[in-house]
Amino acid sequence: MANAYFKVPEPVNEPVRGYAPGSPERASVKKRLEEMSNQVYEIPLIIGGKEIKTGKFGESVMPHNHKHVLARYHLADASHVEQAIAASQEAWKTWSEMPWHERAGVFLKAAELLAGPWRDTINAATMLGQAKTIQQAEIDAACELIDFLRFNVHYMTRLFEDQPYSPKPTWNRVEHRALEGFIFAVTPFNFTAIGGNLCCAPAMMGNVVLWKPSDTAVYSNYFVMRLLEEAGLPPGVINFIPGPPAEIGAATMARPELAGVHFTGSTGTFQYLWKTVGENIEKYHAYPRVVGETGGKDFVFAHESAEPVALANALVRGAFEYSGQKCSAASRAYVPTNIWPEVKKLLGEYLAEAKTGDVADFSNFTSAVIDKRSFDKSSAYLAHARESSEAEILFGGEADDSVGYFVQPTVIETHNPHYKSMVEEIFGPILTVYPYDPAKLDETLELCDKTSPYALTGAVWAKERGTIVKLTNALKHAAGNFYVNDRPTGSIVGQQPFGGGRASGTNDKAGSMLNLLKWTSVRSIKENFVPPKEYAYPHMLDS
Ligand SMILES: NC(=O)c1ccc[n+]([C@@H]2O[C@H](COP(=O)([O-])OP(=O)(O)OC[C@H]3O[C@@H](n4cnc5c(N)ncnc54)[C@H](O)[C@@H]3O)[C@@H](O)[C@H]2O)c1
Ligand SMILES: N[C@@H](CCC=O)C(=O)O
Repeated sequence: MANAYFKVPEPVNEPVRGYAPGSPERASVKKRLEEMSNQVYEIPLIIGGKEIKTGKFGESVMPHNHKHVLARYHLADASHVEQAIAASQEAWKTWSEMPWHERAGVFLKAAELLAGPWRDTINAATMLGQAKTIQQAEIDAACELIDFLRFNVHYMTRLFEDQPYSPKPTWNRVEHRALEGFIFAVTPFNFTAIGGNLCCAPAMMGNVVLWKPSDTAVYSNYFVMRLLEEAGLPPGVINFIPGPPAEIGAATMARPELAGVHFTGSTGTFQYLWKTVGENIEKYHAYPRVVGETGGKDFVFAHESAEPVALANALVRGAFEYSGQKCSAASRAYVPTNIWPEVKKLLGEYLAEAKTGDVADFSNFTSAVIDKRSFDKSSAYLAHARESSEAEILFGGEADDSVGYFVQPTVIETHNPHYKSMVEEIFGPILTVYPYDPAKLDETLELCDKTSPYALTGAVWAKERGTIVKLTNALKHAAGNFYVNDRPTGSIVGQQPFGGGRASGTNDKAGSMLNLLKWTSVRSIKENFVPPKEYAYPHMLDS
């Protein structure tokens, strides 16, 4: 084994490519989109590095053209969970003992492969399978996943560097051990990067993982799995088991080797997973770590001094990029009546230009929502607003699933701050605005704080510093990611560690040391160079 105190490369954020007309990156990704659109992949389970074909299939389709099948994926059942646990425990023996810098090398290599030869494939898969525009795929599947890999390797070394004080004649040390057992990574549809990170963060720390991807992201997540293999990930460290969520979840969480759950998705699912762990608590070899980042009802709160043009821009980007399917998306806004007419006019102008359609047409601003369930959910909110005397649809309001699951970016105005779409998470392209009297600032701030059980992201808009301080303090616990004069979306690894409180999750901040701490069990070691030879203490001596 090498004897050296290794340093990892200083991480920097992966630059976001522009894909402007005529650029080489645009031509290259368009070619890959075409190739992948013309192929139907067969996706196996990957357990212990082996492809497993079960003969029971799910389908990955294009949300923006739902008759177009991209892949047929084999479905795991409870017996494959057993196989995956056995494979992971075999891999644990060598992986958890492998020098940290060798493990780091796998993830640093994966980052470079993704930045280079794999970029088009994983971007194209995310565009086709999750209906992301090139901009949204690039910031997620390429840049954010690369950043998670590079920055987490760096944070891991900073954790290791933190060592205790050693008075003479002792030497105190702490070492970071992998958790005994396996981590269950349960991942959402909306960010390819989150799928990769929920597996890679624990694996980097020496753990082994069972990865249950979302049904609607199996396609891109499979290519991430292949990328990790290409980067040299040993068999069994991460096991890829798409399948019926309830069956896979129940079989996995019943096992004594469950060492942790790393989850991102809805609040309801997380609460179910947590309850199940609680019910099984006496079965486990150790207390499982439970980390979950969940839903939100993210707000934009404008003061009367807010600048209308920048605010309207932030509302369009913050609410409607990726059709509002970011957990961070602005879905309720509090806008004072002195600037609301101007902001409303601008919203109307921007939304009249912003097009919704196929991801292969790069002039589109956004595309379809992920599936029929999501389409129906957004449609129900639109129908409610159409019929309610408390709501008025200002822009958008149409939905059509004849080709793809298209829901137009929609702005609803309400004068009831507790109107349904001001309170509930929709996870679609619907923004509800509550215009308020600027003389009622304090009570409107309280409304904003108390209206929903969530606390994920929020943005305040104001000019004068004293006002910014007031808004920031009033909404202290209303968001784990808080923005001043910016939109509430678009956090960047290494810049704004991400996560929320209250019903939005355990706030363990993805892409930070705080998250990595969950995936390690620290051993304190005290060594005494000169142990005492006299058992008696001074107070016991004769005077
Ligand atoms: N806070 C964050 O960082 C963050 C990030 C992204 C998404 N989200 C949230 O995720 C949600 C959207 O994602 P989604 O629709 O994929 O969420 P979801 O809860 O429907 O699914 C998430 C994952 O849980 C799995 N799952 C569902 N039921 C299960 C069960 N009984 N047992 C085991 N696994 C089960 C799904 O198959 C999927 O893999 C939104 O609520 C959004 O706010 C939060
Ligand atoms: N980190 C992303 C949101 C991830 C959840 O969907 C953002 O800040 O927009």
